[in-house]
Amino acid sequence: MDALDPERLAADLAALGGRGRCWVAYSGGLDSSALLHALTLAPLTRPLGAIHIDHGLQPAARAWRVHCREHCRALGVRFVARALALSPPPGESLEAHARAARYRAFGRVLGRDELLLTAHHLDDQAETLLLALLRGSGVHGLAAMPGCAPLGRGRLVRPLLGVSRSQLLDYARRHRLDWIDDPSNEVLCHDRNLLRHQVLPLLRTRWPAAPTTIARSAAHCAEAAALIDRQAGHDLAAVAGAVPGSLSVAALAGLECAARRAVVRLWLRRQGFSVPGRARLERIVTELLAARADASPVVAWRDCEVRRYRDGLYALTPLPMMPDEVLRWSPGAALILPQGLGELQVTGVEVALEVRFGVGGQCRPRPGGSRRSLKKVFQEAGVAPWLRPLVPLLFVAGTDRLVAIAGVCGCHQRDAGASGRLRWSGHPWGALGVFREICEVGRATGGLGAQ
Ligand SMILES: Nc1ncnc2c1ncn2[C@@H]1O[C@H](COP(=O)(O)OP(=O)(O)OP(=O)(O)O)[C@@H](O)[C@H]1O
Repeated sequence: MDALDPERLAADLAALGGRGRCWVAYSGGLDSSALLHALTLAPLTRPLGAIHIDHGLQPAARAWRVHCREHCRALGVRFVARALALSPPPGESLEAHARAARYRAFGRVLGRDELLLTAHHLDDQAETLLLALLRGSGVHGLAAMPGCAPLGRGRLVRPLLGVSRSQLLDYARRHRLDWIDDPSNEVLCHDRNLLRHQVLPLLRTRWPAAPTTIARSAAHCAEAAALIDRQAGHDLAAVAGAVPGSLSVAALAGLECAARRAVVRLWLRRQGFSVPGRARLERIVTELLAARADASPVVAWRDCEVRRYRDGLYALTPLPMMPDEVLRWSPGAALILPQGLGELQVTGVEVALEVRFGVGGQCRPRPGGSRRSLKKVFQEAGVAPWLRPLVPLLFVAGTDRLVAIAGVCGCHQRDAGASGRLRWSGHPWGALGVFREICEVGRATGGLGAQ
């Protein structure tokens, strides 16, 4: 039987259940050309399609897209192409950026119950484990690529992880396939290419089954990683903090170190953040946990900041800069805040308003109650010091009359000049449940003295 057997492919896919379209990630290279061809011969229970991503990085990119479209037409397969406009942020490699953008584009194409099939094979799996090993990864990294994982509304499936590159080449030659050779696959300054062209061939001269045995190690690591995650899932439930999505510092400190690290890794992954390297992870489970209650420690990396407030540990997308402008606001229209801080809407207020950030002052949160410093009000509302400079403070325009702290409370005072309701929506911390969506705008309390 062929290593790349259409009947077996169909059976493997049928075992996944469902009837949504099965999309091949079709670059036009040898591997995905062989996969697509084999699938056209397979008795599939799902309709077949092909997606090509045009990264626009090589002069020939347009010609590749045309090649893929023509081949799909000849095979009678539905074809979709997506062009990417890539601009990697400073510090991120073009390859990593292109890969992330590619998977985002795949994710957007996938409908509910649909599958995306990539042509990753046995040698790719061995290379992935070796790359992880050279980065010093633990079992999660050494598990390399899973055969099936969620992607967008569907799933990412790698049906060729048991098939070697030479078997794919045999298949392609036997069926006289026509594929594209991407010259960037030959460039030895890319780590993966160096492993592919020099390291693995050398290993195979001594250990001919090296790719197979290395890929087997990846499967052992995947099993170990799943067991660790299962235990970490139980621990995670036990150390959940009072605020949704946070962890309790005291409960986490009660776990032994390896369990703490496993919990933090799982906690970050479940929230869609990347897992930091060992040094940062160590700082989270030691420094952050040991910090004084009034300190504002932070451990930050590419897409995430882990911060502490009181007994809670929070994972957040990096906090925006504090807006330094005063925003004039005529009630009636919504006010779009800068830095992705969401939107304010006010009802019942007639006078012109102003929004400021990060200023001090005093507020009377309850009519007839005493005045308190903003710091005190924030403390009572449980707003962490690192969030406070980003909370919109509402003033009557051109005055120092503070009438509301968005998401927290109204400020009541005689001659407030404004009273109504303030809605703050669309800010990035909705899931934390720290801020109320609606709060009052200060109203006159009578006889208590202006602020
Ligand atoms: N431009 C593309 N359009 C559609 N599918 C692609 C494209 N590039 C790669 N793929 C899919 O991804 C598989 C792996 O490709 P490749 O080995 O070049 O990826 P990589 O850059 O190493 O990253 P990763 O392995 O994480 O996808 C291919 O077999 C193919 O199925």
